[in-house]
Amino acid sequence: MLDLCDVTVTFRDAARSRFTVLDLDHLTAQAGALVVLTGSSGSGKTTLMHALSGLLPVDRGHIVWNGTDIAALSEGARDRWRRDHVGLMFQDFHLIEELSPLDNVLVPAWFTRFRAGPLRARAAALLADFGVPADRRRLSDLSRGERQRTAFARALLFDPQVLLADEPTASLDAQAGALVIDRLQRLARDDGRFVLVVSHDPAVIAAADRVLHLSRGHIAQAAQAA
Ligand SMILES: Nc1ncnc2c1ncn2[C@@H]1O[C@H](COP(=O)(O)OP(=O)(O)OP(=O)(O)O)[C@@H](O)[C@H]1O
Repeated sequence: MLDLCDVTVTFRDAARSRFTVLDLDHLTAQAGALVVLTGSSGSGKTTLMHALSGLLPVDRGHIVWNGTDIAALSEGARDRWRRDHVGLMFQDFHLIEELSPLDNVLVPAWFTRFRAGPLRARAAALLADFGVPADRRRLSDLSRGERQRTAFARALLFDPQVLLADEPTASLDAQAGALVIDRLQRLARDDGRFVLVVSHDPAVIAAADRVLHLSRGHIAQAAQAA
């Protein structure tokens, strides 16, 4: 499903010189498995996730999802592709503090032809499934862990084929973390979704079907989890 080839991503430093953050030869991955990406801080995990989602343009290379090379698309076409195929859960959530939890989950509908009304029941069901109190007036009334689960619910609003999640259990206690891990596994194994998760959490790594290790922008190992 994912076929990545010769991908390089560079950024500019303060002196405007380019430095390389990702330099990947080849990576393939299939839907139906929980894939976990690990690596030390600064190794490029979030950058890779953003490149895979089409949020970040690559300097060169191919990122082919089911035959569509998103690296070859214009920015607008990449945005449309992401809207139609990807649920993205950011490390720092990117939620809107002034909106209710329910309205936060419905934010992706703003950018589609779907009206929020018919989606409200799904949004409420997702929040209930994740144990988030949907009746709070504003997101700022929620705990950090509840916000994290709100971000997960939002990523699932359109039942995406591809779920990319950056540290989805980082703010959760063991019980809430276990719930999120269970949902990630079910999405991959039962629903056949492509699920890629950046995580350092030993419980997430133990639950993985496949673990990728990123080191200084290279995939250093690609091992099956036990
Ligand atoms: N927009 C940017 N401009 C310049 N440098 C950047 C930019 N985004 C990321 N970097 C740098 O790229 C490197 C990789 O960053 P990235 O966020 O992908 O790492 P990470 O593995 O996700 O780290 P962490 O585990 O700490 O979240 C870091 O050295 C970071 O400073």
